[in-house]
Amino acid sequence: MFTPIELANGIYSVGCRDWDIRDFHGYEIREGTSYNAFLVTGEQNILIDTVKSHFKDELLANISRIMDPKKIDAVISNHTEMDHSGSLPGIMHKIGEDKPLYCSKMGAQNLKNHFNRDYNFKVVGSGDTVILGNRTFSFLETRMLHWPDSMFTYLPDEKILFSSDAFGQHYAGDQFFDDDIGDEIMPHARKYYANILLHFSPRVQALLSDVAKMNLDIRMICPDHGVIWRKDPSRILTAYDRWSRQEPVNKALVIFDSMWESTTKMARAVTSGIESEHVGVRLMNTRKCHRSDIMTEILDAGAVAVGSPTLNNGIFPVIADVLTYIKGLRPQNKIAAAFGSYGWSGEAVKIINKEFEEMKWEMADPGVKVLYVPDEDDLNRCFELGATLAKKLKEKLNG
Ligand SMILES: Cc1cc2nc3c(=O)[nH]c(=O)nc-3n(C[C@H](O)[C@H](O)[C@H](O)COP(=O)(O)O)c2cc1C
Repeated sequence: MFTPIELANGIYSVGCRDWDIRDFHGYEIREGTSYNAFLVTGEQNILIDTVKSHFKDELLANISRIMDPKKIDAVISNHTEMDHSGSLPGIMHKIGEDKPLYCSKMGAQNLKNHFNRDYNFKVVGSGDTVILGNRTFSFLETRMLHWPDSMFTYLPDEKILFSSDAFGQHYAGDQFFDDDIGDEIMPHARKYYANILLHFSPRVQALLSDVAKMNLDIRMICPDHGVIWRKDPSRILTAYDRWSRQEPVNKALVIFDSMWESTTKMARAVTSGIESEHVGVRLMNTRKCHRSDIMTEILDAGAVAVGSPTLNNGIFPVIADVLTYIKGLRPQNKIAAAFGSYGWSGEAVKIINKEFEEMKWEMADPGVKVLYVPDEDDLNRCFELGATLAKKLKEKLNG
């Protein structure tokens, strides 16, 4: 339970922390997460977003510490995903199902599709402003950031942006604000961007430019997960600008798996080759590193080598898992190379190269295949593969 926290005069964070969650639709979380919901009190009392369904009673308990939940006059739903809407039916039941429910046009459709109920939807779109009691609420649709229904709610008088899933982090520590936690929050925000928003990077760029054009004065950003950005909201805006540009840095990843260690030996040789060119490198064994951590490192890596043994005329299943996940998030501007050991048919390198092509990654080399256990010459070829990858990255970075 959050003790409700007053963020500004009469505006409270009333959501919940989920300490136990470790897997968030395939994204590994190490420290839980929070489902943030916000109560704006005044002449009218407005709830912005809710929480996962099984935290409904905690949300109600938090609201009850401030006021009787039945006194909520309207709800704003910035996002339909169940971690923010799961408690909505329970909340609407409690406060009265005829109370206004503000959401985007797609939000109304998606809420119907989730809960099969026709609430008193008040559809709002970008630029709309609604005055509820003594407070003004403005809306900005953020379609596909990261669902079709997503929108932001902005309080112009208080200069607070309620940003739904954007600018969030899966973090449920003992801190509530960016200035309490300091730099430690940035890796969480980076992992969140890489795993939830990366494939919408062009839209993030467009959104940031819209926000700049609107000249919004943002004093505080309240995302639906993690800490509130109150000291320096521009910090997360700047980071989103950088991440969404997908500009590569002088860094490579070697991602691999192996049954009998031949591909492991190759991976180590590729890594040494990359290092020999003074490019920073991380060796990531897919059996030890979670796909969401690999994805986080891919965010800014300029070069990626992928290695897999051939198994049953295909690639190793864990490598297929990681490549499927990476492909869905559409990282761009990568130079790539494949390698792997095989016994007879040896399809793995060809299959990985096809994945690179589909992701529009530039191939540094056709790749290296080794029959069974690599000998010294084979390992030298792997070393050269790594060196070639690193050289091509440096050429690209140096223009
Ligand atoms: C269950 C199994 C299935 C395999 N299927 C193939 C195959 O279809 N084609 C092939 O070329 N090699 C196949 N191999 C051979 C491996 O690719 C070969 O042993 C390789 O050296 C393993 O590399 P690793 O040591 O990195 O695991 C198979 C090996 C195993 C254990």
